[in-house]
Amino acid sequence: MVLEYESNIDIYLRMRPMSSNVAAYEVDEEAVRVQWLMPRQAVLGMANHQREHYNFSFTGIFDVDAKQDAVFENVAQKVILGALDGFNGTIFAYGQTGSGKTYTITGGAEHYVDRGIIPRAISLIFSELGTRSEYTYTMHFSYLEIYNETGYDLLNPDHETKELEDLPKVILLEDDDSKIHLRNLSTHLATNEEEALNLLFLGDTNRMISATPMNMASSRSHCIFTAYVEARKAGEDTVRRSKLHLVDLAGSERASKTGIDGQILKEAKYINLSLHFLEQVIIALHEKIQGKPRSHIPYRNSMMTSVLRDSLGGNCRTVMIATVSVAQDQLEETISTCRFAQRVAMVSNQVMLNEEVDPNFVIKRLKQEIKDLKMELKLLRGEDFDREPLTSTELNILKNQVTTYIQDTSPDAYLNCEASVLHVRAAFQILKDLLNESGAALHQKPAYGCSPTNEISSGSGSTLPLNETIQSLYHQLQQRDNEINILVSFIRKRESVKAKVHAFTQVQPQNGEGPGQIISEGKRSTSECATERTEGDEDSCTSRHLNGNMSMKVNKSGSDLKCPSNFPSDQKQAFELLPRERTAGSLA
Ligand SMILES: Nc1ncnc2c1ncn2[C@@H]1O[C@H](COP(=O)(O)OP(=O)(O)OP(=O)(O)O)[C@@H](O)[C@H]1O
Repeated sequence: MVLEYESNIDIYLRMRPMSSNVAAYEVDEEAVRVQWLMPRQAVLGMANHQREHYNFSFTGIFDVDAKQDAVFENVAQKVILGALDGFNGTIFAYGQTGSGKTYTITGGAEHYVDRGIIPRAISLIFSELGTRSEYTYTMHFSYLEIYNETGYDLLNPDHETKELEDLPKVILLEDDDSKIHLRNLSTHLATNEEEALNLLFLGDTNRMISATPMNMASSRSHCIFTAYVEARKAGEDTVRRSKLHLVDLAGSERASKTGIDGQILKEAKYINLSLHFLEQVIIALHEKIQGKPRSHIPYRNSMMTSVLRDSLGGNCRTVMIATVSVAQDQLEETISTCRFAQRVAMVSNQVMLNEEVDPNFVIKRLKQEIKDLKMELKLLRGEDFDREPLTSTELNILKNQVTTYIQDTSPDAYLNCEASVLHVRAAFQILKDLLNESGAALHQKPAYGCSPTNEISSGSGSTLPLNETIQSLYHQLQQRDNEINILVSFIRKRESVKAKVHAFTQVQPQNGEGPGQIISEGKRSTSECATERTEGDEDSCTSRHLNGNMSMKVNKSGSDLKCPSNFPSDQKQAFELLPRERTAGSLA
């Protein structure tokens, strides 16, 4: 695995379908380029000398008919898997109000197939964790909303009962290493997909929404859903900690266009201001890459750029989805979004594996080692032998320790008890009692005399290796199967033979001979004998050995029957019916 690499921010374009008033545009799939046609007369009442064609390149383009699963697989999957490997990841949607940011990041509410990147990411994370058994993963989630430059915890349980102003504000703190910490933003452990989805739904319910003239269900806040991944390999002191930010930014359109005032105008100003600061950060990073002397990147100007500091020019694999409308009257905003994306694409990040030695694990391990060594020393000095038997309290503690040990399925499970001979003996006794209680009695020989050494008792009392015994049982099973087949088909055939016998009795003996004879040949046992009907020969039936050529034939012309001399008595009886029935002149 590459531990560190440079990566520009990938930019994807997603177009929201419109039923009418669609702008003229062309997508060049090979060059991954879009061309927008802006007719000159589009700028109302003004003579203009604007260009008519606007071309923009992207990492990938999703035209109006692109489905959610395609967007997820192409844009999000690699970032999410990277986060599980220990690399930070950010996916953010940027675009004007109503262009499909929330649809892309969270998804549509009506159909399951419409679910967006966050619920799909949760599914992928937990299904992937099931396949990564060498690591122990711990997943926490948080959901931050930035509204009017103030942060709110969307997973705060007081959201339902309190006004927004009364909720604790999320506060930014910066440490000496310029790392950002968020006070009052809760993180929640989720051990499975359902728990994580419940957190998402809770956050979405709490999300601040307010209607604007432009979009009745518009959200004018930035929302950041974050997954905190912690991965630890059994027996190692290192830990990988990475973050995955899934970001739904507020609408990027200019306030003047939306025709809003009052509170909503205030919101729009804040939104525009924070998106303006986002642009400033991008421009500063761009200039830095071009070698222009610029020491300061203005992250601190807004809460959103502070929180996403690592995602923009830092240690993170970042992907931007520029969402645009294809409506003719939105073309200006669409082109503005595409322009912004081009600048973002120039930003280069330094992606690193976030692995570090965890001092807590080292301390824990060293403490345990000291404890074990002390116990060993005690045992070697013989200090253990002259002590009193374990008290009932000690036994209870030990029982709890053994139970905890049994229930801990992690590869690090450790029986944390005192290492004395008395404790070890008592621990084994407790283990035995627990097994007996649960009905898994070790001392009983299970079916087929299976012993813990992988040997199976044969009927004669001697033991066979497991493989041989399985082979032998399999062979026996096959033999029984064959015998059953023979018997079933014999029963069927008997009915058929009766019919044939009946036909035979209808044929007059020729040259004064008696009825048909039974001719014997070959030697086979019942179990080897199989019966089959000869296709397409209505008047004949053949009973033959699996390996031999014994046959019995009844036909109108020859009217003879053949069977082996040792043909088992019950089968032979069927053929013996023949003279008797003939004599009697009737068939049963
Ligand atoms: N690709 C798409 N396919 C089908 N419907 C879409 C698509 N994109 C968006 N929509 C629909 O368009 C409407 C607006 O989308 P959405 O709410 O995601 O916009 P937005 O950019 O998040 O807006 P805001 O900035 O107000 O949050 C929704 O009804 C959504 O279902």
